[in-house]
This record gives sequence, C-alpha cells and structure tokens, in this order.
Amino acid sequence: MLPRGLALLPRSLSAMPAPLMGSSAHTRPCFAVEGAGGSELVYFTLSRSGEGPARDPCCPQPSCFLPAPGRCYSLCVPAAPCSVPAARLHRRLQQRMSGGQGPLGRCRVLGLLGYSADGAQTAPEKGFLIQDPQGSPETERALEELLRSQGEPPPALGVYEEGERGELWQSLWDLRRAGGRELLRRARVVAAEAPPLHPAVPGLRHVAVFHSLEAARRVLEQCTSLIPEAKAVLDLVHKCPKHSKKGDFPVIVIEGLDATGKTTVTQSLKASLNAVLLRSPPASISQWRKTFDDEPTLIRRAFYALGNYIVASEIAKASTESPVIVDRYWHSTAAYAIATEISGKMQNLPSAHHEVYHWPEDLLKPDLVLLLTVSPEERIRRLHGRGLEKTEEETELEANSLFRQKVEESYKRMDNPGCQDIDASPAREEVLKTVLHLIKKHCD
Ligand SMILES: Nc1ncnc2c1ncn2[C@@H]1O[C@H](COP(=O)(O)OP(=O)(O)OP(=O)(O)O)[C@@H](O)[C@H]1O
Ligand SMILES: Nc1ccn([C@@H]2O[C@H](COP(=O)(O)O)[C@@H](O)[C@H]2O)c(=O)n1
Repeated sequence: MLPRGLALLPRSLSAMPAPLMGSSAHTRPCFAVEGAGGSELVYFTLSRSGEGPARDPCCPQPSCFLPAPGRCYSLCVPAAPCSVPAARLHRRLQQRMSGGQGPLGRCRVLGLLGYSADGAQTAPEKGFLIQDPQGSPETERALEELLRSQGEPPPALGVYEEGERGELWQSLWDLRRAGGRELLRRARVVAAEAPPLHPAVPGLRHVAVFHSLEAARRVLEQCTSLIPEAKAVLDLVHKCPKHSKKGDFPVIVIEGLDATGKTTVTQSLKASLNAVLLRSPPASISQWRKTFDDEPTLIRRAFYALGNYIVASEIAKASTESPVIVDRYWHSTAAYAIATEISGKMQNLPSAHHEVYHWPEDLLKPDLVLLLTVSPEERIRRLHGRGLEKTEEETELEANSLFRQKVEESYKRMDNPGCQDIDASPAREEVLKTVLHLIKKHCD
C-alpha cells in the first residue's frame, strides 16, 4: 500500500450536499489539478458511495497524487466571491510553501481549482496540491502548523489513501486551532470529465478582468485598512471626471509583450505627430506598482484596471488639443490577466468573441490599437540587449513560452476595438513607417 497523502479542501465545497457519483451533476464539487500532466489539467470529483471501477484508466491514478514512496497534500482556500482576505490567504500560503524553507521547501506544489460542475458563473476556489517526494511526517506537521497559524478557522484538511483495489480515497479533516482534528467525511476520488470551459473562465470577470470602474473600485475599497496605497489610488480615481470623453484628436494605443518596441515606437510617434505621450499605469500611481504587483491577482488587476480609468481622464483632456499616443491600456490589463488565470494549453483560453474580450462600456475608447509582435527569439534578444533587471513576470514570460503565446493570443481576440497586428521585427525606422502609414489610413 502506498503512503497516504493529505488534502486541504475548501470548506464551502466540502459542505456541499452529498457529493456525487450517481447523483445529479448539478451538485457535484469538482477539482482541477494544474501542471500535473504538463499543460493538461487533471480533473477529479468525489464519490461518497465509493462506487467506481478499480484502476479505471480514466481515473486519476494514485500515482498522480501519491508519488511513491512520498506523500501528497493539497489545499484550497475557502472563498467568498471577490474576497480580499481569501485572496491574500491564498497568496500567503503560496509564498510560505514556495519559500524553499523546511520540509515544505522540498515539495512539489501544483495549483488546485475547486469548482462546481453546474457551470455556475463564479470564480473557482484556489488551492494547492503538494507532493512530498520523501513522505516525511514533518511535512504533514509543517502543513498543519502553517494552516493553524493563518487565523480562524483553519481550512479543512483532506487525506488521500490508496484502497485495497488500487483506488484512491480522500478523508476530509477539520483542523482544530488548539490541536487535534475531526473526520468530516471520506469519499472516493474519481475522474471527472473536463468541463466545456476551463474552470477559471466563468469567474474571470469577477476576479481578474474588471469591466467597470465600480467593480475594480470595490476591490480596492476592501484593501484600504490593509494597504495604505489603496486609499491613495482611490483618492485619485475619485478626483477623475465620472465619464471621460475623447476630444477631436486621434487617440492611438500601442500594445505588445515586453521588449517588442513599444517605448521606441511611442517616443518616435510623439515626435512625428507632435502628440502627447501617455502610459498606463500613469505616472501618478506608478510608484505603487511594486506594492500591488506583490499582491494577489484580485488586488493587482484591480489596481491596473483603475490605472486605466485615471489615464482615460488624461486622454480626454489631452485629446482636445493634440493627438494622443498611449503606451499600454486596457488590452494589456486584460490580456495579462486572462493568460495568468487560464492555466494549461492554449485551447483553454475563452474562445474568440467571449465577453471577457469586450471593451468596458464605461472606459474611454481609443481610435486605434496597434499590437507590436516580434518572434520569441527576437524579443529575447531585445530583452537581453536592454540588460535591465527583469520583473518576475518578464522572467515568467521568458521561461514559459506557452504563457507568452496566451498573452499574445488574448490580445488578438480583443473586440471593439480589436488590436491591429504589426510585425515589429524590422529596423526601427521601418516599423515607424508602417505604424505612421496605418495611423494615416485610419484617421484620414
Ligand atoms: N525595431 C527594432 N529593432 C531592433 N531593436 C529594437 C527595435 N525596437 C526596439 N528595439 C530595442 O529593443 C529593446 C526593447 O525595446 P522597447 O524598450 O522599446 O520595448 P518595450 O515594448 O517598450 O518594452 P517594455 O514593455 O518592457 O518597456 C530596446 O533595447 C530597444 O532599443
Ligand atoms: N495597462 C497595463 C499596463 C501594465 N500591466 C501589467 O504590467 C506588466 C507590464 O508592464 P511594463 O511596465 O513591463 O510594460 C504586465 O505584466 C501587466 O501585468 C497591466 O496589467 N495593465
């Protein structure tokens, strides 16, 4: 018998009525493990009756959870929709587990998404699957200690064990803050069909891609007592006119991955067109970027979303007097958010025309959006040539070409206004000529 593993599962999902096999699919809590099988997600659900074939090739094999002779642990954070405390708890746990210290430091930590199979338009609960290749009891102790230290009540803890017929079971334990634990339920782990949409898609608009100023503002309002900078951002937003309207001069946005030449092109355009050059996030909040980049997705994306509304008020003013060039705007905020949230392969992205790609109705629309693209090799050559310190996300982009492709593809799926693709590989003068030609064609 393989050693057992532990799973920490979301309280709200664990509290759902009788899960599962043989019952209506509408009440079934499901889970997706990210990164277990390369770019494929592994989907599973729970059967209390224990029904299901032994060692069905479709079922997640115990080896997916229990790396012999090791142990496997997993956890999800109980979450109210758009809850800042839950998002911060998830981030804290992630940092502690990937900190490389103690027994947790040698574990493999995979993403775990808990979702309901009824296709509810809610964000999944986020967690982790933690595989300890050495199966050391200290890992279990360290995890319990970590969870108990995170406030009241600690997330429930599930334990995986292999049954006599090679099937996989999960026991869910309630961790007591003072020590000890109580068994909440035992259920069999069985394969679940991949849902028609990646589990994160239904909740994208609530937790990562904000389609109104109000939605983003609500998030930062929850943060004011935790992050002083949130109050400062909100104060600036408050000073902006409610509905920024574009002036008579053209507004052109330049988008693209890092090091595709946006700064080079926007500066040249500024000189050639005698234009005002703006960027998102604007200078007034960019000193707080590091603070928000260190926060979980929910808060980070709300910060960038509000930055776009502040830039919109600057665009409105400037476009009454001259052409305006904008270095990054809403498309960047949305494309990076989508690519970060949608794990796995390219096909997991929401399909073209999905509402997540629609422009927010209350945000000033530019006249033209140009997307600079270069080959991955050229982009990396430019990144290295520039020799600047890389941000965490740039490092991720370089290491993870799938992520880079997802950002670029998300840009290309943006709707009304869409992004017009420009090959930015040629020499600087050549690229500028192409861009000027397109602007002229569009604005004449
Ligand atoms: N057409 C070009 N040919 C060769 N090198 C270029 C070209 N355009 C820009 N570069 C160089 O590539 C590097 C990245 O360009 P730039 O800083 O303009 O990109 P960026 O998109 O603004 O990057 P980031 O978003 O990271 O600020 C710079 O060193 C720049 O001089
Ligand atoms: N409008 C924007 C601009 C930027 N972001 C985020 O910042 C990162 C890129 O910024 P650079 O300064 O390197 O150009 C990118 O990773 C985005 O996550 C944004 O969300 N919205």
